Amino acid sequence: MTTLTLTRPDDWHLHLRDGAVLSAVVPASARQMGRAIIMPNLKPPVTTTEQALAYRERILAAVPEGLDFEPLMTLYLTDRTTADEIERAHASGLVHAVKLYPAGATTNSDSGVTDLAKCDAAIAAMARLGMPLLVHGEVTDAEIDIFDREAVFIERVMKPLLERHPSLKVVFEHITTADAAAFVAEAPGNLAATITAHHLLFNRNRMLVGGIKPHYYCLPILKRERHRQALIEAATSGSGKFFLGTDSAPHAKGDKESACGCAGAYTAPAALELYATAFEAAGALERLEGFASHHGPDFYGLPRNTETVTLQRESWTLPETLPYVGGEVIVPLQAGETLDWKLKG
Ligand SMILES: NC(=O)N[C@@H](CC(=O)O)C(=O)O
Ligand SMILES: [Zn+2]
Ligand SMILES: [Zn+2]
Repeated sequence: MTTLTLTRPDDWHLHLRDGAVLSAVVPASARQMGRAIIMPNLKPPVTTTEQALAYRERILAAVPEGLDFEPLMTLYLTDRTTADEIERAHASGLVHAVKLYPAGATTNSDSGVTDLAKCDAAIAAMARLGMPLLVHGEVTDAEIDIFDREAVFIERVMKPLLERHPSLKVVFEHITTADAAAFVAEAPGNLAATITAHHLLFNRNRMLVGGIKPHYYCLPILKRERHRQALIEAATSGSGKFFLGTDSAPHAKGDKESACGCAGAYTAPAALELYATAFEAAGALERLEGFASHHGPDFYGLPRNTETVTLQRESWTLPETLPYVGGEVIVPLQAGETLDWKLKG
């Protein structure tokens, strides 16, 4: 196979940051994706509909001329989010989901939820309105090993949440374990999951063998090979419960290559190429379109895109760095390495 044409994909989990960073990173996603669910973990976080709509305008202003890219906005759930705010968000027609960050679990999650019981009214409103709750699924308990935090989250938080709100639509974001893949596959249709390209391509050896590679450090952290294989199985299964979410998370080179490096992999510039590589290695390229372009909109109740994109079999090398802000640069995942697929146009 030398070309692969598919319905234009969407990215159901994307970080674009704000301010001057937008013009550095929005074009990369707009070139590949039709729409993207925009993560609200800014400083300060996007907690109101008004903030989400203003942020949306700033993103749209950074979309290059001639490209059609629709940011699907989200709110950042806090202990103080009200049912009224959820109603306002839903009524806007532009805010499509609400994000749960357990306080302290990941980048910019300090204002996150300390106890889900405090959000009960907001979550009940979401269940009533059919608005999905997007979940960073890791516990923050200092006693729990970082490699076990997702599996423990299923027992301690995800199961009780779904029992209390059985009709709530939930997306288990960026799943990284066989435990999460199995839990989602066996759950009713209101639970789905996004999977990143990097968790499909790499296990933790890639980050830790032969020297520590900070650009592979993200949260949830890369796991052992058995888990990567379970994710591949889920993504290529054809199940509508699994869909594309890059979790592309830009941080300046200096913030990654540091004694205390930030979590996040910048994958947006070659997102589709990275997914194609993973699907081809699994002998499942024909399943890429469902995962990348159909399952996400179907779950969110949005129309599928009508345009197409074409991947071409062509060797090319990812740049070592890309321009970021204020003279800084950013390192894309797999910088300086050769990929076998390239998006045309
Ligand atoms: N995935 C990451 O490692 N980082 C994300 C936050 C997140 O999605 O958890 C970021 O905002 O940098
Ligand atoms: Zn996260
Ligand atoms: Zn993320």
